[in-house]
Amino acid sequence: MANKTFEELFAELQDKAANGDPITSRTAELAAQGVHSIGKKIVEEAAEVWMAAEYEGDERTAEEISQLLYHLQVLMIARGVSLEDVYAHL
Ligand SMILES: N=c1c2ncn([C@@H]3O[C@H](COP(=O)(O)OP(=O)(O)OP(=O)(O)O)[C@@H](O)[C@H]3O)c2ncn1[C@@H]1O[C@H](COP(=O)(O)O)[C@@H](O)[C@H]1O
Repeated sequence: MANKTFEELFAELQDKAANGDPITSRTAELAAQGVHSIGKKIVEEAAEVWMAAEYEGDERTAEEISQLLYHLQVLMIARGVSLEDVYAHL
């Protein structure tokens, strides 16, 4: 059972990036740091997805994928890329 959909998370993160407190919101903190820092987190999370998929179980793989998707959404918001912009290429 999903806690929230991809679209619901994106809407929540847009609000956090715009209005959240960097002290209490990881999203607001990352948004304040900018694309360079978020990009490095994406590379780190992508590597963790790969390692989990190759050497760990399904649960760990799914968890790492969720973290990668989260950071991709934060990067999209930092760059002003919408869900529709991405869906247009799927
Ligand atoms: N889904 C996520 C989510 N996934 C991953 N993360 C962040 O990504 C980190 C995982 O990366 P790492 O494994 O590298 O953990 P870490 O070592 O603690 O991270 P670093 O200090 O190295 O950056 C977590 O500790 C979180 O900080 C997330 N942070 C927030 N959310 C959701 O985003 C929404 C807004 O959250 P806030 O902005 O924090 O209010 C809420 O619904 C949250 O559940």
